[in-house]
Amino acid sequence: MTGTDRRSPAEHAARVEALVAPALAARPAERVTVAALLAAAATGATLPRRLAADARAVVALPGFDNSQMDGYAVRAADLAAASPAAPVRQAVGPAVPAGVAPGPLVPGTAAPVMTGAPVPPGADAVVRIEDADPPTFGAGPGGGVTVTAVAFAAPVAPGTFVRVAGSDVAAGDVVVAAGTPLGAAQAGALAASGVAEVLVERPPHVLVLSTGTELVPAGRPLGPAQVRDANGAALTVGLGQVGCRVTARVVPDDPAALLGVLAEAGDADVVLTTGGVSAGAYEVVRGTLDDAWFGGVAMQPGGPQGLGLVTVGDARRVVPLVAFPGNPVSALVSFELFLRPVLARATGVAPAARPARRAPLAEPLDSPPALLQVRRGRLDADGRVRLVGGPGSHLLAHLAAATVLVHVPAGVARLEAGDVVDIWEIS
Ligand SMILES: Nc1nc2c(c(=O)[nH]1)N[C@H]1C(S)=C(S)[C@@H](COP(=O)(O)OP(=O)(O)OC[C@H]3O[C@@H](n4cnc5c(N)ncnc54)[C@H](O)[C@@H]3O)O[C@H]1N2
Ligand code: MOO
Repeated sequence: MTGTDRRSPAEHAARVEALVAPALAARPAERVTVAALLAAAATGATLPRRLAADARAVVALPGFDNSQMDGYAVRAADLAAASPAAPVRQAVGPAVPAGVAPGPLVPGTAAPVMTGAPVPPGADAVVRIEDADPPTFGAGPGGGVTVTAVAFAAPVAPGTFVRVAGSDVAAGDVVVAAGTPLGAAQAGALAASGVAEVLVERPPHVLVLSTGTELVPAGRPLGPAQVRDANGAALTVGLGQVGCRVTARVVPDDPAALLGVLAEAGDADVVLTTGGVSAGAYEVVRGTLDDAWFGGVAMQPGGPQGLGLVTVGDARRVVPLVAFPGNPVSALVSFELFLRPVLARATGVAPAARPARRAPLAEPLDSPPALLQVRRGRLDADGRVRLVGGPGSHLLAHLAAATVLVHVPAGVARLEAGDVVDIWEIS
């Protein structure tokens, strides 16, 4: 494969997006109870869901006219003539603590009303306790109301300190709109407005197939020449962080085994394979799923890639196939560049783009000039980028110690210390 017949990374990213995004957009929504969402959140899980349909308030917020302040509920008309020289004196009516439904206000009286308590029918304004004479309810905080008469030295405008029923949302109106990610405020608004069930976007289900006869799943003993499956673990976490459900399997380099796993994966939205795409004699992905495109992308690591459609399950659904190279750093860098953005956009759980900036290198580097090279690094306290390990795509522990991906564009053969590079923050 020469430099000229490779796709650019940007073109491959666009092709992955064009294939995967419509497939994810077509996935059905699911109905869940708000109680189930809260139970999941209480275990420490995030709520990686966007609403698939508007949620409408069952009860208005506020549900009734209530007081914004601790004070007296009054009829504004009763205080129209009040002034410091001629205060209006009123008898104190029954107190209204929060949680109590009051009777109507007797004209010419003032009802002590606490913040959040219903404004009695007939009252149309609240005077703060600080603005009344006396400026206390008598017995002190927690002691109830002992004053029996109160004077007001100023008029009050109708509506003052009254929080009107439905002023946040009316019953039947949209309380959380379709497409909104469910976070703390949304959960509170759903609970307060009496919404018991919502229609949410279903997390994309990604079937991750780590191919390679040498691979051993976690927990099994390691024989000679065998390798533990790193890609299944890495991609399970990476996909989970962008709101996907993952089924991860290790598959030997055996076409029948690969086709068997696909046949059992009827509800996968995307199939993501690692390994088996380069030039060897046992390339199970490339050899078996040969309707897909397999070729080179002008980058290192992550050069060999595959993309196409694959049939899954008995129902013979056709879903996108994204095939990454097997080297663990190649697989994860491929995920960052090609798949993570489209999945993050589809779920809304995380920003599609990693935080990017430019920073000077702390040391020189060499790069294959025909390729985008993605090196691993750390941002030093002095703001310079120090490389972590070499360019080898097997250096997974070095990637685990890195905090940034360093992008060295095609056309660059060498950079010196102090040269400025684009970096993506990955932790
Ligand atoms: N003659 C050529 N050989 C290779 C080329 C090439 O162009 N010509 N490309 C190289 C590049 S670049 C890469 S990247 C790899 C990609 O190969 P495959 O995708 O076919 O991957 P495998 O051969 O199956 O594995 C490569 C390497 O990674 C290890 N591996 C695979 N899966 C896992 C896993 N789940 N966990 C941990 N380690 C894994 C595997 O054991 C191999 O060491 O091809 C180069 N060769
Ligand atoms: O392109 Mo491979 O991914 O360098 O190791």
